[in-house]
Amino acid sequence: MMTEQNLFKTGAKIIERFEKHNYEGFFVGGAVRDYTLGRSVSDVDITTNALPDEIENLFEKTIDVGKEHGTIIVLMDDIPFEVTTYRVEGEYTDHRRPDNVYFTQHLTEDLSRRDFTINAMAMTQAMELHDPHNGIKDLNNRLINTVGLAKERFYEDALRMVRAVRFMSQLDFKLADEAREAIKEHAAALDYVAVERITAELEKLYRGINVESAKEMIAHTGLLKYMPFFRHIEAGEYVSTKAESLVQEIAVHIYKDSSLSQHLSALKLSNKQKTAIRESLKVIEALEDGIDEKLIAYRFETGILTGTDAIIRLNALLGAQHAKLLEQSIAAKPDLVIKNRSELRINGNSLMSALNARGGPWLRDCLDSAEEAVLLGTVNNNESEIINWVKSHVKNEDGNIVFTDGR
Ligand SMILES: Nc1ccn([C@@H]2O[C@H](COP(=O)(O)OP(=O)(O)OP(=O)(O)O)[C@@H](O)[C@H]2O)c(=O)n1
Repeated sequence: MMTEQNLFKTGAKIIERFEKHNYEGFFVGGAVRDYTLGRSVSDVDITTNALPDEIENLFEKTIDVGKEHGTIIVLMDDIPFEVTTYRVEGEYTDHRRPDNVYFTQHLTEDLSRRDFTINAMAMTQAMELHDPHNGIKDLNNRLINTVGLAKERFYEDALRMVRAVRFMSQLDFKLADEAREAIKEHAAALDYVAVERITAELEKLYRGINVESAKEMIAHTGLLKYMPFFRHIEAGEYVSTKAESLVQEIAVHIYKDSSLSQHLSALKLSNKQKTAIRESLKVIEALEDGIDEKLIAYRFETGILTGTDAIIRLNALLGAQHAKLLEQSIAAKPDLVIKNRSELRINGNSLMSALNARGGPWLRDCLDSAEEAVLLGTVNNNESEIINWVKSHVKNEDGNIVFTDGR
């Protein structure tokens, strides 16, 4: 595994190469913040005065991920580093390069257009800090403070208002008063931000260590009214729930008010996330219906079961017997007789030939019943025993199967 020290050491090779060719380069952004805080670092970003084409020429392995925004991935010892040419937002600039991106010659200018002081520190390859906006002071005070005027930083990119609350949750920091007031005033600007960017920040927010404080700030500043999906939830209701992931948060609210599901598409979630929400709600339904623990264990993945368990416990949903059933379902998972349909010792063809019957809707019902019987231990997972079991529960009338006894 790549240690952090190695990550910075490898990144330093990129900076050394820049310096050898009379450019400069610095570590920047979240990596410097997290390193200084003693948090684990998984990505190291570098900023430079070299232009994208020059970066491409200097390194053997590069990937153009957004040259028009000044960003190139440089692979050093097979580790990817995001290398970005110093840039500034807006019209104030020295150099205007492709499209609407403005590049500057100066590190300080680049840093002064970053969102928060704690994200606006740079570090040399020798790990010396360059901190023109006193990010260290705010790190020590555990404060999220914008670089310069909050309203200007939020005007440049309204997503930063969501990033502010994301960092509150992720780092367990307080939000500076000025930033809070600016969010109250400019929350509506969130309407112009791409939903995917908001969702990505919310995901990080819900994985943080102080989700509660971030949610309170979202409700307090009125950001809630401009958030996809969540804008349909009343502030008091929004802060009353607890969740350890975005998916859990959404599932709780839909459980409490099913009409909210019509707004789900507004969040542009991945299919995986949408499935997880649907499945969690199905688990709750199965618990309410008192379905057998083995069947619940079989039908849902462990991650869905444990996620639902968290939702139920954190929000005191359902009764004690339901929580117990879920606990038993999770415990039952490793000992199930079969893990999926393919482990069942019969299939459609073997059933048709054993019963001398044509295919039809009965077949699926028959397989479902047999699968359940095997799972519940009513019948062993053995071809002839299953066939005998099926035969004893159906009548074959000229190739038309009739169930005499369902599940
Ligand atoms: N709207 C934004 C997004 C990013 N940044 C700057 O770009 C850096 C990298 O952004 P990103 O990778 O999105 O977040 P990180 O701060 O690196 O946080 P994390 O790695 O925890 O996601 C930030 O630190 C900040 O300096 C910014 O000024 N404004």
